[in-house]
Amino acid sequence: MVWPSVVVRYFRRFATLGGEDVIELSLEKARKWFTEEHEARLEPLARFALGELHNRERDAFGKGWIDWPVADHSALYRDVDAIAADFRAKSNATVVIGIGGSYLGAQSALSMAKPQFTGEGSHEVIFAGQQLSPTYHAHLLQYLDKREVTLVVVSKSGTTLEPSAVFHTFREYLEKRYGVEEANRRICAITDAEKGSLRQFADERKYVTLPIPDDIGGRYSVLTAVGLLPMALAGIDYKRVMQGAAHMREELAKHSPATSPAIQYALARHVLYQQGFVAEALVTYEPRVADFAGWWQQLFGESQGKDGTGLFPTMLRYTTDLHSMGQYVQDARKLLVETVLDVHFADEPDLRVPQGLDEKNAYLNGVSFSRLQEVAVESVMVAHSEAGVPNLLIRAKGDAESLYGELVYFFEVACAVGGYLMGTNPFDQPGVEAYKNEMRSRLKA
Ligand SMILES: O=P(O)(O)OC[C@H]1O[C@](O)(CO)[C@@H](O)[C@@H]1O
Repeated sequence: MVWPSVVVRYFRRFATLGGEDVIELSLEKARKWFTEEHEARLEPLARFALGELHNRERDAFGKGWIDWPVADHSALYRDVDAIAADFRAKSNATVVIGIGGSYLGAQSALSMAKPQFTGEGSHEVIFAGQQLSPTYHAHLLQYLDKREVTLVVVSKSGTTLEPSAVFHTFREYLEKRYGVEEANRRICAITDAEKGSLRQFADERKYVTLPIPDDIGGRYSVLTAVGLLPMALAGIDYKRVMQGAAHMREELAKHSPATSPAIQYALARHVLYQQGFVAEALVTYEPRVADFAGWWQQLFGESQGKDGTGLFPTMLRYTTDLHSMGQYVQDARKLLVETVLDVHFADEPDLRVPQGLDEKNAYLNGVSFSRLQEVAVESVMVAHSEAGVPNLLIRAKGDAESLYGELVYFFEVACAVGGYLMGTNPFDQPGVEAYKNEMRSRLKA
């Protein structure tokens, strides 16, 4: 395969894990818009933004995630393992209730960090409270009658409407089904260590609890108990995920802004936004990675969409969406930047199209699916970029669990630095309050 030349390359060898993980960024198909001259001119700004990230005097309330992967978490791991073992023994389905950062990270980890369709393990992890659908939740409750159930409620504030409404509904279901005392033993609350109404409620009921650190906001919290307990329940080796994040932290620390793929990605998006592009689609080709784009969307949307500025983060699942949105991307007004997140897992199996196809399909005879994917990535990038859609490419290859942690940390750094490039605080989200206040006042009226 002729791979686009790698302009910024991050490479790491997992000596201890015996594997090899690679994450590389190619800017080639965006070079028309984000030039070497931009890179050179904006180098001082990138340096400043990176400095702001590590300036602990500034926005300290949101920066707990930076050193989190290398802190000692033995006590947390012990608690996570004990709760996961207990819940797996007591039940064959755990409902995890949460929304936003209390949901998207866990969902993306469960999709990406383990293979699909294995049929292994009988323990289901089912998400709820990530919307208000009566149909979804009523059908789920009916389904739970056939399962042994435990519940995890995740809310940092403890007052978010969706998880509160759903948690108390499902709690009541558990209490009726198992009695209050047994129900209390089947519920875990992941919330603030000290404050908030969920913390108070959980302490009164003597639920097992896990803390969400004060200085880690919801969208940066997937590597805390928020993501780790669902991962453990689903049988994911979350310690490898954490090792991946720790190694990415270590690797990025070795780079200057000019060679760091995370900073170059942040800078490229910044320059493209300034040139009038208004939206960025994270393009995935691997179904296991599609939910990761949902986590990425909240990360960038809440961190950078403020003060009347910021690229609108959206997602495209190729090749599926090429058959619905490909026309728009190719031909419509040029608003969009595509960032292709091309992920390959170390244990990736391959398939071949059989021989002997009819004349019109003969060019597919014996071709491997990996080759088809590869050609799709290359061809779409060429067609779209030549039509005026800048294409950034992040290619990642490696062990699914460690790669998940690496990618989380990579994008968290890029996002926070991108916020500082724009002069915004990447750790607050004042804009989410307006509709909430409106809802509350209508419901209280
Ligand atoms: O964990 P909580 O407090 O329920 O918040 C859930 C999500 O809601 C938001 O506060 C937005 O409304 C997000 O920032 C957060 O991830």
